[in-house]
Formats: sequence, C-alpha cells, structure tokens
Amino acid sequence: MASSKTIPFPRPTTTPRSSLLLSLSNLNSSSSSSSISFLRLRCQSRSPFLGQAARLEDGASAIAAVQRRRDLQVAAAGDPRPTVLVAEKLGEAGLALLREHANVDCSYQLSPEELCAKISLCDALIVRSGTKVTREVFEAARGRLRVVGRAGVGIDNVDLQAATELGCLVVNAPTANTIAAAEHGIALLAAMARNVAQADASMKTEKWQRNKYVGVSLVGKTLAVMGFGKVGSEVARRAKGLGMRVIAHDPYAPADRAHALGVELVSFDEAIATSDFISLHMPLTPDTSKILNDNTFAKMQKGVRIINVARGGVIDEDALVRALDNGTVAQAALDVFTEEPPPKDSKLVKHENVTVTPHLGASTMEAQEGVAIEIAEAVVGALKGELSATAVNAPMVPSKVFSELSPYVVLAEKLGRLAVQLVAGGSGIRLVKVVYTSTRDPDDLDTRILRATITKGIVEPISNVFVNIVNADYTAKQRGLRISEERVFHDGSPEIPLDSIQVCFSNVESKFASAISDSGDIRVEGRVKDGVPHLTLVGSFSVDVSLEGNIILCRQVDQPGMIGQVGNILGEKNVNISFMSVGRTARKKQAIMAIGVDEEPDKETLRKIGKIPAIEEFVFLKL
Ligand SMILES: NC(=O)C1=CN([C@@H]2O[C@H](COP(=O)(O)OP(=O)(O)OC[C@H]3O[C@@H](n4cnc5c(N)ncnc54)[C@H](O)[C@@H]3O)[C@@H](O)[C@H]2O)C=CC1
Ligand SMILES: O=C(O)C(=O)COP(=O)(O)O
Repeated sequence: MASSKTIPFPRPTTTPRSSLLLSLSNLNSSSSSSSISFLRLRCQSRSPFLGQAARLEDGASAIAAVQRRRDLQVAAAGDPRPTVLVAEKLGEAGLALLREHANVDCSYQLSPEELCAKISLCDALIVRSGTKVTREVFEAARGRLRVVGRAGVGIDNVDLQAATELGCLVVNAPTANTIAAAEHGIALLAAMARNVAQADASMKTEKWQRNKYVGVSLVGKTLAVMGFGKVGSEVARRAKGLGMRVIAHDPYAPADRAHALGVELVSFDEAIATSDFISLHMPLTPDTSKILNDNTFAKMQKGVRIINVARGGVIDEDALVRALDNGTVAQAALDVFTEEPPPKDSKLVKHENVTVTPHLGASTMEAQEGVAIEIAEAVVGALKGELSATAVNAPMVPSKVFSELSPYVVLAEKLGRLAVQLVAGGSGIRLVKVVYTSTRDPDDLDTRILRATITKGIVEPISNVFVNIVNADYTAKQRGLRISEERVFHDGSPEIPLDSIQVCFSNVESKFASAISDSGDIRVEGRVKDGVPHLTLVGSFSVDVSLEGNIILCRQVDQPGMIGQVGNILGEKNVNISFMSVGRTARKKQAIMAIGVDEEPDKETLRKIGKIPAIEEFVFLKL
C-alpha cells in the first residue's frame, strides 16, 4: 500500500459538528431539559389527586387559555423554538414540560382538513387515540414534521409506513397507562358479571328489578387473557386476586413470566375453548384484526363472556352481535370500537347484554398525568436529537452506544458523501460494502446508526430525498442500494469502538480513477483522530486529511514544488487551505495530494489546478 506524508496547515479550531441524528437533530438550542424540572413537574402534578380536581381543572383551563394566547403570540413573533401541535387533551404537567422547550399550540378536535392545513407549521404533533395521523397528514407536513408523539400505547391511528417513508419519528408512551387499562378491564369484568350498568340504568327509570339482574360469580372461573403484555399481565395478576383461574395466550410472551404469576400459556384454540371469560389485550395488527369472528365464536363455550379494552378492530363486531343473539356469548363489556365513536344506531352498543364505556381505559387522572409527562419527555428529547427509548419506527440505539459512536457517525456520513461524488455520471450505485475495523466483538458493535448515516451521505447529494435514521433503510431499499457490512478484527484498545470505516462501491466507474482500489471498487476509508473525522485512504493511496470544509484530490507525478504551485493558485483566490496530505506509491512515482479547503474554489481556480502539467487528474469534493 502507498505511504503518506502529512503537511498540517494552520487551521481554525472548529469543534466537529454533531450532525448526528440527522434531521432530528437540527433543533432548538434553548432547550434545557433536566431531571430537576421533571421532578418539579411531577410534584406539582400531584395536587389534582388530593380531592381538588374540579377546582384545579377550572383554574387549569383559564391558565391554559392565557398560555395558549401567549404561545401563539410568541410563535407570531418569529420565535426560533420548535412548534408542537397538541391535537388532543394532554395533562398539564406534560404541557408545562413542552412549554419549557417549544411553542405549544393546543388545538383540539381539528377536522382532517384543519390538521393538514396546520401541520406544515409544526415540528411535532401529539395525539391520543382520537386523531388519525394519515399519510395525507405526513405529506401535508412537507418535511417539517419531525416527530409524532402518541400519548398512549396503541399506534394503530398513526400511519407508520408513511411516517417512516417520510422520515418522521413516531414515539409513544407505553407504560404510564398500563395500570389504568388493567383496572378498567377488571372494572368491566366485575360490572358485567354483576350487571352493574344495566341495574343502575334500570333504577334510574325508578324500577327495582332484583330478579332480572342476578349475576355470575368470578371465583373459580377461568379467565383467558389474550395478549400477555403489560396490560394483560396486570389483568391476570388482579384476576388471580379475585380467585379466578387464569390462562393466557400470547405467541410472543415468555412462559417463565407467565409461570411467575401462576398463569399457564396455552394455544389460541385452547384459550378460547376452555374459558368462561375472555379478556383481549393484544395490539391491533393485520394478524389480530377480527381475531374473534364467526369461526372463533363457534369454538367457544356457550355462555362465554368477553371483555375488550384493547382495540375494537380485534373483534368482528357483526359476528359478536350474532354470537350474543344466539347465546354463544352471554355478555360482552367493551371499551373500544372499530369506529370511535360508534355509529348512533350501533346494535352492539344498544345490545342489552353489552356493557360499554367510551374508550376510558387510560382515562384516570394519574394515568393521564403520567402519559403526558412520558410523551412530552419523548417528544422534547426527539426534537433535541436524542435517542428515544419509545421510538416506534426507528432502531433503538442505547444512548451510551449513541454517544460513543457519535464522532464515527459524522465520519460515516462524510465517507458516504465523498464516495458518491467519486462515481462517474451514469454508473448507478447498487452495491455498497462497508468495512468496520474494530477491536470489538461484532455483537458489541451496533452499527445501525452508522449504516443509516452512510446511506444519508450517499443518497442526499444525488437526490432531494431527506434521509434520517427513521427512513434510511427504507430509502436504501427504494433506491435499490444493497448495503453489506463486514467487520475486520483490529488488535487495539477495546475502549475505542472503531479503528476505521471503509465505504466501497462495486461495479461502478469513477470520475477519479485513483479512487479505484486493487479489487476494482471505489474505496474511501476514514478514521476519527482526536474526535475529528479524517480521510485516510482513497483507492489504494494512503492520505490523511481532516474531513472538514471541502477536499480537492489530485493525482500527480511525485515531484518537488507541487504543494507550492497548488497552494499559490488557491491563495490567489483567497481559498484557505486547512490541511494537505500527500500519499504516494514510491518516490518520484504517482502520488495523491488531498487538500482540505474551507471555501469552494470557483471553476477558473479549479481549471488552473487541472492545468498544472504534473497533475494527471483531480476532483473537487464537497463535504
Ligand atoms: N382502552 C384503553 O384505553 C387502552 C388500550 N390499550 C390497548 O391495550 C393493548 C395492550 O397494551 P399493552 O399491554 O400496553 O401492550 P403490550 O405491547 O405490552 O402487550 C401486547 C401483547 O400482545 C401480544 N400479542 C401480539 N400479537 C398477539 C396475538 N396475535 N395473539 C395474542 N397476543 C398477541 C404481544 O406479544 C404483547 O405481549 C393495546 O392494544 C393497547 O392499544 C392500552 C392502554 C389503554
Ligand atoms: O393507550 C392506548 O392504547 C389507549 O387506547 C388509550 O387511548 P387514549 O389515549 O385514552 O385515547
């Protein structure tokens, strides 16, 4: 391999910009989220639970009105802070947290058209289950919307595919309403078994019907929990406390977690065929859509009782009405519906053996405060470019890994950007090979974020597609880019995650022939030195130039005076050279000169460089 000599030029001391989380990171600088403010908010938020809810709610709405006017005024005054549209009611503690970092526009009950009209002015959107965040919404955002926060668990109202394609991060608040939903499930179970709602309605019409509302006992009965996740397992725990026998069906739940609660995991058919009560706790997905239907109702014990606090769509509602009418299902208690609110003449809602609530599972004071804080933190974090632990459509890279890899992320993007500019027009890139040299075991090196940034570096200079960690893999696939990754073991300090990154394009021609390696690929390699990304290899030539500003690569016959000649031409045009490095095959043979320049030289200057007799080829590369 060629040797290299490096001639450092005085250069301004710039800190490498962390262009990390790609678009998610170009965020407002005024944000100063801290655990202290989080704790303060939590304390304030306790007061509504001390029996003063109504009074505080009145006060809160007055404060909210004033705050909203202020938010809008600030936005109108051209405040650079991001704008968060809160489209459904959110707990005050969450709103307060958001307001520390962003302009908050609380606009509830927007029509789909109003939402589309507003969204292009917003950096983030927060919704609950009542707002459909469709492809139209993402498209109407015209690239400005960076994060959608779902203040709750189910994200079936958000078009995740569209969000991913358009590079919008979706985060949810998966834990704060678990207990509320489980308690509501138990409330519906008990209320249904003892006809509480029906008896109450009857008494309110001045009747006293003790015989009509004889119920069934829970103790000793079998409850099938369908979906043994967070809510399902809490329902199971509570049902055990009521003396029920609990079985569960969940194809993805670990059996030991179920055993620890004294719950047996069984097949779907066994669960529905052997239980007295069936409680649904799975997400709505193509697999679970209408999972209870005519066929499955037919397999159940006659007189079974169904509870649904998951999603209406997991039940074929017409089939449920038929099963109720023919007595297969004795009763149902439903919090959720395929269409919300359900149609006014819904047979299901009006059925005398059905108990209904208007999607109240998460609606406790405590859960709503918790959810509001959980989602506000996730949204603020995402707007600041932090990794979100609750990202739904992006790889979850632990923050430790993220901060350790951050200089390499900058390097990865720049290598992708450099490599793509070396490709000759007309030769489409299909195969990208990335080689990581590292002391780490492959399992200890999470390269997803590096792969995403390399994709960004490759795709953005040649298209108007905007790439971030959310849509990088999708974008690569769409463009027919096959990115393969290889690890090469490097015997160095395990403290340093990576020694070098190489980006190679196979089966392409280069506009700078020297960028082609011995194996026929366009190849560039870089390293991080003192936190700064450096280009260390082009084709088979070693160089050493810091990846800041722009780069001119020249191939020349190695001879004295070359650096001076190029330096003079650039100097005449006030183009500042930050770094220069020469890599050569042998003395007086071919050499590659890599020149880092702060400014972009004009065409005439570049032409003059090209005319220096010893220069055989050259290329200007923007970083
Ligand atoms: N009514 C309400 O207000 C609320 C409703 N929910 C809903 O409750 C459901 C559960 O929420 P979490 O427990 O927090 O979610 P989770 O993700 O913790 O649990 C869902 C479980 O369903 C399982 N699952 C997936 N496919 C399945 C299938 N085909 N059959 C059986 N199990 C399957 C998963 O393995 C997982 O263990 C979600 O649909 C959520 O939207 C949650 C909170 C409030
Ligand atoms: O968290 C969930 O999945 C819920 O269904 C709660 O919905 P909500 O936020 O109350 O509209």
